Amino acid sequence: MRTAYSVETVRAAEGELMARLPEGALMQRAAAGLAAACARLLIRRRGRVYGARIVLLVGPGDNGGDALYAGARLARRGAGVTAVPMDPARMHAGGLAALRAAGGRVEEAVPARADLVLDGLLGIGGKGGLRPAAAALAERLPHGAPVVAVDLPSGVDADTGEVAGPAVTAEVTVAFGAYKPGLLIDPGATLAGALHLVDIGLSLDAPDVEVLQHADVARLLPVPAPSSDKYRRGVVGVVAGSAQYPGAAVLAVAGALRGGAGAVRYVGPAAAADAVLARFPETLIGRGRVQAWVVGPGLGDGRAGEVAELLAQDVPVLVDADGLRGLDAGALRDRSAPTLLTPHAGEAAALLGTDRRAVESGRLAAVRQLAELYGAAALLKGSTTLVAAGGGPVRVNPTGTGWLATAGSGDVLSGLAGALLAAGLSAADAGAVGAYLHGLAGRRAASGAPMTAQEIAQALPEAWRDVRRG
Ligand SMILES: NC(=O)C1=CN([C@@H]2O[C@H](COP(=O)(O)OP(=O)(O)OC[C@H]3O[C@@H](n4cnc5c(N)ncnc54)[C@H](O)[C@@H]3O)[C@@H](O)[C@H]2O)[C@@H](O)CC1
Ligand SMILES: Nc1ncnc2c1ncn2[C@@H]1O[C@H](COP(=O)(O)OP(=O)(O)O)[C@@H](O)[C@H]1O
Ligand SMILES: [K+]
Repeated sequence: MRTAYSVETVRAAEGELMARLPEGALMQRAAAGLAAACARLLIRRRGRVYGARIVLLVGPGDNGGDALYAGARLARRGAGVTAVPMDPARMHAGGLAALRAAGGRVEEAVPARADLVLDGLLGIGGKGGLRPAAAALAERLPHGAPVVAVDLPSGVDADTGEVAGPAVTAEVTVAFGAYKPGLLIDPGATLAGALHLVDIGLSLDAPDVEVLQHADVARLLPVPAPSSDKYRRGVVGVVAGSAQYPGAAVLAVAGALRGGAGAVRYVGPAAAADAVLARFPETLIGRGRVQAWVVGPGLGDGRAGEVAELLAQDVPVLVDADGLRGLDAGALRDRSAPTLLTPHAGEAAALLGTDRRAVESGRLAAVRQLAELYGAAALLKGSTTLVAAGGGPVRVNPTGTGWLATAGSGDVLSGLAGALLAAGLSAADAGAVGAYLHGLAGRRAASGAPMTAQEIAQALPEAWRDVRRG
């Protein structure tokens, strides 16, 4: 499990630790870890640190200070280090003195050639996108030189991953004390590249954000026991599709069958049921007992009554797509069985009474609000799918790929996550594990070329195997 902490939490932990340590000790720990990571990268690329040309982009705050002290350490190992300040009048004084003492230089223009660039423009004190002076430096990086971001790629919002203007794209980000949410959530996550954590001795409690990895997902997968029967494995009921959208029923059932349920029961119009049976003869048709319902994909208009009826039952329910229209927040909050809502940004905006742009620009806040307002687990689909529940850490899915943005892909996810609910996972776990497997299957199915939603479902068994192999 990878975890991340908000700027407020990190600053509080830093404050506590700094009060007990000599001045500057934390920055020295950070700079030592940063210099070691840079040295490893240089050795991998060119065999040694000695003789490497290193450019430091230096902002006005402590982020620039880290870069300067790390630059000094690398200069002492024989690298040629040039610092380029965002504002020559505002540079960390101690860091600058250390760099100069180690033989480093300061120049106003970014050198044309380098073996490595350290982005020390802005860290957790950065607000908004890069302002013009910083953007001008970031836009003139030496061609082909790898960029190591100091704590955070400059221009990325540490708490949300939002990028409000120009920003640095890093090959590696060396984070101090803790990952920040913006390193794990797109677009920030993509700009951050590979992540490396330097322990500076912070003590931190519950994270704000967490990311599951193979081992975490493997522990949650509902693998049948020797004594299992199909009812114990879980029966998932799918209420999806309509005369107009029969395909949604087929895709949701496909996801559910691959989701580890013992059986899938389909409830819907005859035309859709025929389409489901033609593809999946193992499907049970018509109402009956289930361990979880999936309701919504391709339902069409005017079905809110049916959705409310399912929500009145004391079984777990996943609500997606058309099922999300006109939900009664009070009724949802009163439910005692788990509920999982799986909107995309547009549906989330309608549920929150805001517009899509507001959701897109503040995805972390939006998913938390959804969970709170509806008293449910909320899975917000998109380039990094987020899952929130009960005020706990927000789960960020790391397996997504843009290839998943294909019609019907969400229908497969709802069937899959519904089957996990039926197998007994909590709503938050079903959402997070579902999104994880869905992303892996999408990568498997696409492997660099377009694929269809049906192929995502077909690749789910391979995704399970990948996860179980570790
Ligand atoms: N606080 C600590 O104990 C430690 C902090 N460390 C480093 O300190 C960093 C935070 O340092 P600071 O709080 O000084 O903040 P930063 O160095 O991130 O930046 C703050 C400065 O940048 C300017 N600025 C903000 N947004 C800008 C924008 N969009 N364009 C241009 N300029 C902008 C502000 O005016 C301010 O002067 C961390 O990210 C980390 O690198 C590490 O040394 C470890 C210890
Ligand atoms: N850029 C992207 N990167 C990764 N995953 C994406 C991206 N865009 C969409 N997705 C995923 O694709 C699926 C689309 O679902 P949805 O929006 O419900 O579409 P549909 O209704 O056509 O099935 C979701 O799982 C979503 O998270
Ligand atoms: K930075």
